[in-house]
Amino acid sequence: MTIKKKSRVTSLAAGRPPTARKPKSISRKATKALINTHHVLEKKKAQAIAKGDRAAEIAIESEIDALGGIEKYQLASLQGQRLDRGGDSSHILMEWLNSMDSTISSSAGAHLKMLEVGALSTKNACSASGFFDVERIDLNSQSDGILQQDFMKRPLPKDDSERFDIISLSLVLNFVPDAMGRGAMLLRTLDFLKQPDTQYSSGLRTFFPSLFMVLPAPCVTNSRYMNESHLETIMNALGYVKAQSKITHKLVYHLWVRKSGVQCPPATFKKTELRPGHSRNNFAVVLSGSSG
Ligand SMILES: C[S@@+](CC[C@H](N)C(=O)[O-])C[C@H]1O[C@@H](n2cnc3c(N)ncnc32)[C@H](O)[C@@H]1O
Repeated sequence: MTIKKKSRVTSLAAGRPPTARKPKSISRKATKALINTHHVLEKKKAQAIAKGDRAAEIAIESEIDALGGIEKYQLASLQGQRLDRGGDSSHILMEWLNSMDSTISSSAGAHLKMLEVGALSTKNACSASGFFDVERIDLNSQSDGILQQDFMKRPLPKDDSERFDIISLSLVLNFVPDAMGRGAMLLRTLDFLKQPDTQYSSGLRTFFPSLFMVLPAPCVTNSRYMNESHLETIMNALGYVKAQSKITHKLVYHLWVRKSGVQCPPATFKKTELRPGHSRNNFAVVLSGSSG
Protein backbone atom coordinates (compact mmCIF):
# COMPACT_ATOMS: atom_id res chain seq x y z
CA MET A 1 0.00 0.00 0.00
CA THR A 2 1.26 3.47 -0.82
CA ILE A 3 0.17 6.68 0.77
CA LYS A 4 -1.25 9.04 -1.80
CA LYS A 5 0.34 12.45 -1.67
CA LYS A 6 -1.57 14.67 0.67
CA SER A 7 -4.24 16.55 -1.21
CA ARG A 8 -4.54 19.47 1.13
CA VAL A 9 -7.89 21.11 1.47
CA THR A 10 -7.22 24.55 0.12
CA SER A 11 -10.27 26.35 1.35
CA LEU A 12 -13.09 25.82 3.76
CA ALA A 13 -15.44 25.44 0.80
CA ALA A 14 -13.39 22.47 -0.45
CA GLY A 15 -13.93 20.66 2.83
CA ARG A 16 -17.66 21.20 2.86
CA PRO A 17 -20.26 18.86 1.38
CA PRO A 18 -21.45 20.22 -1.98
CA THR A 19 -25.04 20.50 -0.83
CA ALA A 20 -24.22 22.60 2.22
CA ARG A 21 -24.65 26.33 1.93
CA LYS A 22 -21.57 28.43 2.44
CA PRO A 23 -21.62 29.42 6.10
CA LYS A 24 -20.63 32.91 7.15
CA SER A 25 -17.05 33.09 8.35
CA ILE A 26 -16.63 33.76 12.07
CA SER A 27 -13.64 35.72 13.33
CA ARG A 28 -10.84 33.82 15.08
CA LYS A 29 -11.69 35.48 18.40
CA ALA A 30 -15.42 34.81 18.08
CA THR A 31 -14.71 31.18 17.09
CA LYS A 32 -12.63 30.64 20.22
CA ALA A 33 -15.17 32.37 22.46
CA LEU A 34 -18.05 30.34 21.04
CA ILE A 35 -16.22 27.03 21.48
CA ASN A 36 -15.19 27.90 25.04
CA THR A 37 -18.66 29.06 26.04
CA HIS A 38 -20.17 25.91 24.56
CA HIS A 39 -17.78 23.74 26.62
CA VAL A 40 -18.55 25.67 29.81
CA LEU A 41 -22.31 25.32 29.26
CA GLU A 42 -22.03 21.60 28.49
CA LYS A 43 -20.09 21.17 31.71
CA LYS A 44 -22.70 23.10 33.72
CA LYS A 45 -25.42 21.02 32.09
CA ALA A 46 -23.65 17.78 33.07
CA GLN A 47 -23.39 19.07 36.66
CA ALA A 48 -27.09 19.98 36.72
CA ILE A 49 -27.99 16.52 35.41
CA ALA A 50 -25.74 14.87 38.03
CA LYS A 51 -27.53 16.86 40.76
CA GLY A 52 -30.94 16.04 39.29
CA ASP A 53 -31.61 19.78 38.92
CA ARG A 54 -34.02 19.69 35.98
CA ALA A 55 -34.79 23.43 36.08
CA ALA A 56 -31.11 24.33 35.78
CA GLU A 57 -30.69 21.74 33.02
CA ILE A 58 -33.51 23.31 30.99
CA ALA A 59 -32.17 26.82 31.56
CA ILE A 60 -28.68 25.80 30.40
CA GLU A 61 -30.10 23.98 27.39
CA SER A 62 -31.86 27.13 26.29
CA GLU A 63 -28.59 29.07 26.69
CA ILE A 64 -26.91 26.49 24.43
CA ASP A 65 -29.76 26.82 21.92
CA ALA A 66 -29.49 30.61 22.02
CA LEU A 67 -25.82 30.27 21.06
CA GLY A 68 -26.85 28.25 18.01
CA GLY A 69 -26.59 24.79 19.57
CA ILE A 70 -24.20 22.09 18.42
CA GLU A 71 -24.53 23.23 14.77
CA LYS A 72 -22.97 26.62 15.50
CA TYR A 73 -20.33 24.92 17.65
CA GLN A 74 -19.46 22.55 14.81
CA LEU A 75 -19.34 25.46 12.36
CA ALA A 76 -16.89 27.21 14.68
CA SER A 77 -14.82 24.00 14.87
CA LEU A 78 -14.79 23.75 11.06
CA GLN A 79 -13.56 27.33 10.89
CA GLY A 80 -10.70 26.26 13.13
CA GLN A 81 -9.79 23.61 10.53
CA ARG A 82 -9.23 26.22 7.83
CA LEU A 83 -5.73 26.15 6.42
CA ASP A 84 -5.18 29.76 7.43
CA ARG A 85 -6.02 28.72 10.99
CA GLY A 86 -3.70 25.73 11.15
CA GLY A 87 -5.57 23.21 8.98
CA ASP A 88 -7.33 20.07 10.10
CA SER A 89 -5.52 18.13 12.80
CA SER A 90 -5.31 14.87 10.85
CA HIS A 91 -2.61 16.32 8.60
CA ILE A 92 -0.24 15.77 11.52
CA LEU A 93 -1.13 12.07 11.61
CA MET A 94 -0.51 11.86 7.87
CA GLU A 95 2.84 13.63 8.30
CA TRP A 96 3.86 10.99 10.83
CA LEU A 97 2.75 8.16 8.56
CA ASN A 98 4.36 9.73 5.50
CA SER A 99 7.66 9.82 7.39
CA MET A 100 7.38 6.01 7.37
CA ASP A 101 6.44 6.05 3.70
CA SER A 102 8.96 3.53 2.40
CA THR A 103 8.24 0.95 5.08
CA ILE A 104 4.51 1.36 4.69
CA SER A 105 4.74 1.19 0.91
CA SER A 106 6.29 -2.23 1.25
CA SER A 107 3.25 -3.39 3.20
CA ALA A 108 1.12 -3.92 0.10
CA GLY A 109 -2.25 -5.42 0.82
CA ALA A 110 -2.65 -3.84 4.22
CA HIS A 111 -6.20 -2.71 4.56
CA LEU A 112 -6.37 -0.31 7.44
CA LYS A 113 -9.63 0.74 9.02
CA MET A 114 -10.08 4.03 10.81
CA LEU A 115 -12.94 5.05 13.09
CA GLU A 116 -13.11 8.83 13.15
CA VAL A 117 -15.11 9.91 16.17
CA GLY A 118 -16.35 13.50 16.03
CA ALA A 119 -16.02 13.82 12.26
CA LEU A 120 -16.97 17.16 10.76
CA SER A 121 -15.81 16.57 7.21
CA THR A 122 -15.37 13.69 4.78
CA LYS A 123 -12.46 15.48 3.13
CA ASN A 124 -9.91 16.03 5.84
CA ALA A 125 -6.31 14.89 5.41
CA CYS A 126 -6.80 11.34 6.69
CA SER A 127 -9.81 10.82 4.40
CA ALA A 128 -8.10 12.43 1.41
CA SER A 129 -4.93 10.35 1.91
CA GLY A 130 -6.57 7.19 0.56
CA PHE A 131 -4.61 5.33 3.22
CA PHE A 132 -7.60 4.31 5.33
CA ASP A 133 -11.10 3.00 4.97
CA VAL A 134 -12.66 5.63 7.19
CA GLU A 135 -15.88 5.18 9.14
CA ARG A 136 -17.00 8.54 10.48
CA ILE A 137 -19.38 9.21 13.31
CA ASP A 138 -20.59 12.31 15.09
CA LEU A 139 -23.26 13.20 17.64
CA ASN A 140 -24.64 15.56 15.02
CA SER A 141 -23.84 14.51 11.46
CA GLN A 142 -23.11 17.38 9.08
CA SER A 143 -22.75 15.34 5.93
CA ASP A 144 -23.76 12.17 4.09
CA GLY A 145 -20.55 10.28 4.81
CA ILE A 146 -20.88 10.79 8.57
CA LEU A 147 -23.06 8.50 10.64
CA GLN A 148 -24.99 10.23 13.40
CA GLN A 149 -23.99 8.17 16.41
CA ASP A 150 -22.77 8.58 19.98
CA PHE A 151 -19.49 6.69 20.33
CA MET A 152 -20.45 5.85 23.90
CA LYS A 153 -23.57 4.09 22.62
CA ARG A 154 -22.12 2.52 19.49
CA PRO A 155 -22.90 -1.22 19.52
CA LEU A 156 -19.85 -3.23 20.55
CA PRO A 157 -18.05 -5.10 17.75
CA LYS A 158 -19.08 -8.73 17.34
CA ASP A 159 -15.62 -9.78 16.20
CA ASP A 160 -12.32 -8.46 14.87
CA SER A 161 -13.81 -7.75 11.45
CA GLU A 162 -15.75 -4.92 13.14
CA ARG A 163 -12.71 -3.55 14.98
CA PHE A 164 -10.40 -0.80 13.77
CA ASP A 165 -6.68 -0.35 13.22
CA ILE A 166 -6.88 3.24 14.37
CA ILE A 167 -9.36 5.48 16.16
CA SER A 168 -9.23 9.23 15.78
CA LEU A 169 -10.37 11.32 18.75
CA SER A 170 -9.49 14.78 17.59
CA LEU A 171 -10.79 17.49 19.91
CA VAL A 172 -13.43 15.08 21.18
CA LEU A 173 -12.18 14.05 24.65
CA ASN A 174 -12.22 17.68 25.77
CA PHE A 175 -15.80 17.95 24.47
CA VAL A 176 -16.88 15.39 27.11
CA PRO A 177 -18.00 17.56 30.01
CA ASP A 178 -16.79 15.49 32.98
CA ALA A 179 -13.64 13.67 34.04
CA MET A 180 -15.35 10.28 34.56
CA GLY A 181 -16.92 10.51 31.12
CA ARG A 182 -13.47 11.15 29.60
CA GLY A 183 -12.04 8.11 31.37
CA ALA A 184 -14.96 6.03 30.11
CA MET A 185 -14.36 7.27 26.57
CA LEU A 186 -10.67 6.31 26.70
CA LEU A 187 -11.55 2.87 28.08
CA ARG A 188 -14.13 2.40 25.35
CA THR A 189 -11.56 2.94 22.61
CA LEU A 190 -10.13 -0.45 23.62
CA ASP A 191 -13.37 -2.20 22.72
CA PHE A 192 -13.20 -0.91 19.15
CA LEU A 193 -9.49 -1.29 18.45
CA LYS A 194 -7.84 -4.46 17.23
CA GLN A 195 -5.91 -6.44 19.82
CA PRO A 196 -2.28 -5.56 20.60
CA ASP A 197 -1.11 -8.89 19.16
CA THR A 198 -2.70 -8.24 15.74
CA GLN A 199 -0.32 -9.32 13.00
CA TYR A 200 0.98 -6.35 11.03
CA SER A 201 4.02 -6.11 8.84
CA SER A 202 6.92 -4.72 10.83
CA GLY A 203 6.53 -1.16 9.48
CA LEU A 204 2.87 -0.94 10.33
CA ARG A 205 3.44 -2.55 13.73
CA THR A 206 5.17 0.67 14.82
CA PHE A 207 1.93 2.60 14.38
CA PHE A 208 -1.03 0.22 14.74
CA PRO A 209 -3.38 -0.52 16.38
CA SER A 210 -3.51 3.00 17.70
CA LEU A 211 -5.37 5.99 18.97
CA PHE A 212 -4.76 9.39 17.38
CA MET A 213 -5.74 11.93 19.98
CA VAL A 214 -5.75 15.70 19.76
CA LEU A 215 -6.48 18.03 22.66
CA PRO A 216 -6.30 21.78 23.15
CA ALA A 217 -2.76 22.31 24.46
CA PRO A 218 -3.86 23.89 27.77
CA CYS A 219 -5.58 20.59 28.73
CA VAL A 220 -2.06 19.24 29.19
CA THR A 221 0.08 22.35 29.69
CA ASN A 222 -2.08 24.32 32.11
CA SER A 223 -4.44 21.97 33.88
CA ARG A 224 -4.58 21.63 37.62
CA TYR A 225 -5.17 17.89 37.22
CA MET A 226 -3.29 16.88 34.08
CA ASN A 227 0.18 17.08 32.64
CA GLU A 228 2.03 15.16 29.95
CA SER A 229 3.47 12.56 32.28
CA HIS A 230 0.15 11.94 34.04
CA LEU A 231 -1.56 11.52 30.68
CA GLU A 232 1.12 9.04 29.68
CA THR A 233 0.69 7.11 32.95
CA ILE A 234 -3.06 6.82 32.33
CA MET A 235 -2.55 5.76 28.73
CA ASN A 236 0.12 3.22 29.74
CA ALA A 237 -2.30 1.71 32.25
CA LEU A 238 -4.72 1.20 29.35
CA GLY A 239 -2.02 -0.59 27.37
CA TYR A 240 -1.09 2.37 25.14
CA VAL A 241 2.45 3.50 24.47
CA LYS A 242 3.26 6.94 23.10
CA ALA A 243 4.62 6.58 19.56
CA GLN A 244 4.49 10.20 18.45
CA SER A 245 3.61 13.55 19.94
CA LYS A 246 3.68 17.17 18.93
CA ILE A 247 2.70 20.32 20.69
CA THR A 248 1.87 23.71 19.24
CA HIS A 249 0.70 26.76 21.14
CA LYS A 250 -2.88 25.68 20.44
CA LEU A 251 -2.99 21.89 20.24
CA VAL A 252 -1.31 18.76 21.51
CA TYR A 253 -1.25 15.72 19.23
CA HIS A 254 -0.49 12.17 20.30
CA LEU A 255 -0.34 8.83 18.59
CA TRP A 256 -0.86 6.11 21.20
CA VAL A 257 -0.11 2.59 20.03
CA ARG A 258 -1.89 -0.28 21.74
CA LYS A 259 0.91 -2.55 22.91
CA SER A 260 -0.54 -4.61 25.74
CA GLY A 261 -3.68 -5.44 27.66
CA VAL A 262 -5.06 -3.23 30.39
CA GLN A 263 -3.16 -3.42 33.69
CA CYS A 264 -4.63 -6.05 35.93
CA PRO A 265 -6.21 -5.15 38.30
CA PRO A 266 -7.14 -2.02 36.33
CA ALA A 267 -5.49 1.07 37.74
CA THR A 268 -7.63 3.76 39.30
CA PHE A 269 -6.90 7.41 38.56
CA LYS A 270 -8.57 10.06 40.67
CA LYS A 271 -8.71 13.79 40.19
CA THR A 272 -5.51 14.79 42.00
CA GLU A 273 -4.01 18.26 41.97
CA LEU A 274 -0.72 18.20 40.10
CA ARG A 275 -0.21 21.85 39.26
CA PRO A 276 -1.63 24.32 41.75
CA GLY A 277 -2.34 27.91 40.82
CA HIS A 278 -5.16 30.36 40.21
CA SER A 279 -4.89 30.56 36.46
CA ARG A 280 -5.22 26.81 35.82
CA ASN A 281 -8.02 25.00 34.04
CA ASN A 282 -9.71 21.89 35.45
CA PHE A 283 -9.26 19.41 32.63
CA ALA A 284 -9.04 15.93 34.18
CA VAL A 285 -9.50 12.26 33.36
CA VAL A 286 -10.78 9.88 35.99
CA LEU A 287 -10.53 6.13 35.56
CA SER A 288 -12.30 3.93 37.98
CA GLY A 289 -13.20 0.72 36.35
CA SER A 290 -12.34 -2.33 34.40
CA SER A 291 -11.98 -2.42 30.65
CA GLY A 292 -14.50 -3.92 28.29
C1 LIG B 1 -14.55 20.24 18.33
S1 LIG B 1 -15.41 19.12 17.31
C2 LIG B 1 -13.98 18.35 16.62
C3 LIG B 1 -14.14 18.02 15.20
C4 LIG B 1 -12.94 17.46 14.47
N1 LIG B 1 -12.67 16.10 14.90
C5 LIG B 1 -11.72 18.32 14.62
O1 LIG B 1 -10.66 17.81 15.00
O2 LIG B 1 -11.79 19.52 14.32
C6 LIG B 1 -15.95 17.86 18.41
C7 LIG B 1 -16.96 16.93 17.78
O3 LIG B 1 -16.99 15.73 18.54
C8 LIG B 1 -18.30 15.26 18.51
N2 LIG B 1 -18.49 14.33 19.63
C9 LIG B 1 -18.31 14.59 20.94
N3 LIG B 1 -18.60 13.49 21.68
C10 LIG B 1 -18.96 12.53 20.81
C11 LIG B 1 -19.40 11.18 20.97
N4 LIG B 1 -19.55 10.63 22.18
N5 LIG B 1 -19.70 10.47 19.86
C12 LIG B 1 -19.59 11.02 18.62
N6 LIG B 1 -19.18 12.30 18.42
C13 LIG B 1 -18.87 13.05 19.49
C14 LIG B 1 -19.14 16.53 18.62
O4 LIG B 1 -20.46 16.33 18.15
C15 LIG B 1 -18.35 17.50 17.75
O5 LIG B 1 -18.83 17.55 16.43
